[in-house]
Formats: sequence, structure tokens, C-alpha cells
Amino acid sequence: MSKVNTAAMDKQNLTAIGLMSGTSLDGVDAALVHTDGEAHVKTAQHIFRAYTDEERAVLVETMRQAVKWNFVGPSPNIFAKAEDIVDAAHVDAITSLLAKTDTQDIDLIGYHGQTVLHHAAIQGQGQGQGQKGATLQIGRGQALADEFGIPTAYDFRSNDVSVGGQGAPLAPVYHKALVMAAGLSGNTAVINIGGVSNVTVVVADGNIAASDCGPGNGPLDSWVSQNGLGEYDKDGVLSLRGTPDIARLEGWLKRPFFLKNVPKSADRYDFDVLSTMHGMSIDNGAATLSMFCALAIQNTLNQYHQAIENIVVCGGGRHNPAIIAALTEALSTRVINCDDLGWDGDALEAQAFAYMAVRHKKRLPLSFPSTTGVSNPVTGGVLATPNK
Ligand SMILES: Nc1ncnc2c1ncn2[C@@H]1O[C@H](COP(=O)(O)OP(=O)(O)OP(=O)(O)O)[C@@H](O)[C@H]1O
Ligand SMILES: CC(=O)N[C@H]1[C@@H]2OC[C@@H](O2)[C@@H](O)[C@@H]1O[C@H](C)C(=O)O
Repeated sequence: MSKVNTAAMDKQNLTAIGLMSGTSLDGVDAALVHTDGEAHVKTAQHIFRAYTDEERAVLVETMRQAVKWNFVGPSPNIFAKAEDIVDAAHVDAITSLLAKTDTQDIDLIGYHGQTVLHHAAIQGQGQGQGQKGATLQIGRGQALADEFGIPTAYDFRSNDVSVGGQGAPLAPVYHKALVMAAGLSGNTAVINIGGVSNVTVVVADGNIAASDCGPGNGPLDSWVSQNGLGEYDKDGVLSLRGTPDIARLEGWLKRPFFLKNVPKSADRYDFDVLSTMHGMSIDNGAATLSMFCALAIQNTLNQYHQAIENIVVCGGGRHNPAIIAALTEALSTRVINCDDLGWDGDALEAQAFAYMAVRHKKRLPLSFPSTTGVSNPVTGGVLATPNK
């Protein structure tokens, strides 16, 4: 199958499929975007392809082995099997997306892959002056390029890490485009609550700053599944019944991650608080973890010392009323569900990688000193061109 439109490559607006398999390991989001990689963004269809329980079990085990491997020596054998699963799930996702659209001329695919291990760069005295981090996203860009006959940008984080950046978050450049198009007045924070949470502050003149905040739904998901109650706290039912343990929260918030300056990045498994939760009821544990997510976001926003008029929330955590209530209380302000601005909060990260694929193609920067701590704005991604 070939859907490449090489003649269209030079046009200002390109059509790209963006793909994201996030730290929650719930599945793959695929989204279609028409964009010039700058101010013009027109979003189209989105689909979600869930991982099966068997697939998720392999990915969870892969991450467990990745932590032990720690980037030292040959990578664990399970990585190849996990990469097959990740590639195949993305092929399914693209196939379903293409079946849902009349658009035939796809110029690019932006393939994030699955992060299996992420070590943040250690901050130094100046931007980009510390010790470099390391990051690994599995998923073969060439496999998708060959399968669909569409050039595929992948490995978006390595370049930033190689020049001393945190390698994350990268979505801020897309958040900026959405905020500017929405015409909100005043400063805006876009908060993504996935397995890990992150924020982009877009100030009224268009400058951006960003950082990971810390735990999103990750620890709560682990608590729920460890207690045999499913994959996540659906609609916040458990959290809403419980009472947060303030003393525990105060202790958790003294951990090194929270003492670092923005911009900083995190791995889903950087917050091993579950080992300190023995004896808690399921409901109180869930309530405490929902509030942990909210306080981590508050802690990050406080570092900007800036009035923020609009707080916009996207990512799966916006579906959890306990997290939203805790966030509203912590920030003493109303939070806006991004869907109310006409954004699709479940598709946003996939859209961001479509947008970034186009920026890669145009050699535009993906990250900035104020978003990942790199010394200078840098682009990112590697391009796989179809062999057939
Ligand atoms: N109805 C719901 N009620 C409560 N929580 C929900 C609901 N729907 C989704 N979630 C939460 O959202 C999570 C998925 O969010 P999302 O897809 O944004 O994460 P991700 O993209 O995998 O993570 P990251 O952004 O860290 O890469 C689920 O694991 C769950 O915790
Ligand atoms: C290393 C990695 O995969 N980080 C993810 C993760 O999930 C949320 C947060 O942590 C963010 O930093 C990033 O993803 C988004 C898409 C980003 O780079 O903006």
C-alpha cells in the first residue's frame, strides 16, 4: 500500500499521523493533523487501540527489566518481543485510522514509540551544564515506513538528551500552537495528566516554559491494580470515598524530584511511594494518591512565580473527578477541561507527535532552554524513508 504524496512534501501544510503510546500502557492513540508545524493546526480523526492484557503484561515486564538493566550492558532479550508488540499495535492503530478517513495523501507519520526507561539529565549550574540523561523509546520507525509507504519520524527525544536536555516534555511546542489559536487572554497553563503529569506555561506574548510535574495517574493506577481492582480508579470512585493522608503527602513531597528546579523530567517509576503505603485502606490510599498528583502540579506551578489566568487540563487524569477536585482546591481556581475549548484531550499527545513530525521535516525546533533545559533550541527525530 502506498499513500505517499511526494509532490505535496513541499507544500506549506502537511498531513501527518501522530502516534502515542504513553506511560499508562493503556494503548495507542493515533490522530490525523493538517499543519504547517507553526501556527496553523487543523485536527481530524483520532482512534484509540487498547493493549490486550497479554500485551500489557509483556510491556510491564519489559519496563521492570529495563529498570534493572539501567542502560548498562546488552539490553534484555524481552525488548525485541516488546518492540514487535508495540509496532504491531501501531500498525493496527494506523490501519483503523486510515479506514476512518477519506484523506489519502498522508505526508508523514510521527511515531513516539513506547518509553521503557527514562533517566532525567542531572541539572548543573547553567542550562544544559549538568550530566546527560538517557532515554529509550522502543518501536521501529522503519517498520511503519515500510508497512504504509509513508516517511516516518521517530526517536524524538534522543537529540535533546544528547545535548544535555531533559528529553521531555516535548508536547509544549504543540500546546503553544493550541493556546495561541484559542485566543485566551492572560497567561495559560496546559496541564497533561497521564501516567506522569507535565505542564506548559504559555505567557500572553507567546513565550513558553514547561516541565514534568511528577506523578500523574501512574501511582494511582498501580495501587488499584495491585489491589486487584482493575487498571485504574474509574471516575475516581475509590478516591472520592477516601480521605487523603496529609502526613504521608508531606513526606512524599520532600523527595528529591520535588526539590529540583524546572524544567525537569520524570519516569513513571520514579515515584515508588506504594512501598510506604502498608496498612492504608484502598479508598484512603487512592484519595492520597489523587491528591499527590494535584500537589505535584501545584508544587511545579509555584516555581514559575507568575500569575496564571487559565488552567487547562488534558490527558486521562481529567476524567478523574477526585484529581480535578484536588487540583481545584490546591490551585484555588477553576480548571478548564480542554474539551471545553474544542480540543480532544485524549488525542492531544498523538496530535503533538504529528505536529512534531512536520516540525522535524521543516527542521524547526522541538525543545527550548525553557522547556527541557537544552542550551539552545533544538529539533529532534530521525526519519525512516520507505524501502518499497
Ligand atoms: N474515566 C476515568 N476515570 C478515571 N481515570 C481515568 C479515566 N479514563 C482515563 N483515566 C486515567 O487516565 C490514564 C490514561 O491517561 P493518558 O492516556 O493520558 O496517559 P498516557 O498518555 O498513557 O501517559 P503519559 O501522558 O504519561 O505518557 C489511565 O491510566 C487512567 O488512570
Ligand atoms: C520520557 C517520556 O516518555 N515522557 C513522557 C511522560 O508522559 C508525560 C510526561 O512523562 C512527558 O514528559 C512525556 O510525554 C509527553 C508526550 C511529552 O513529551 O510532552
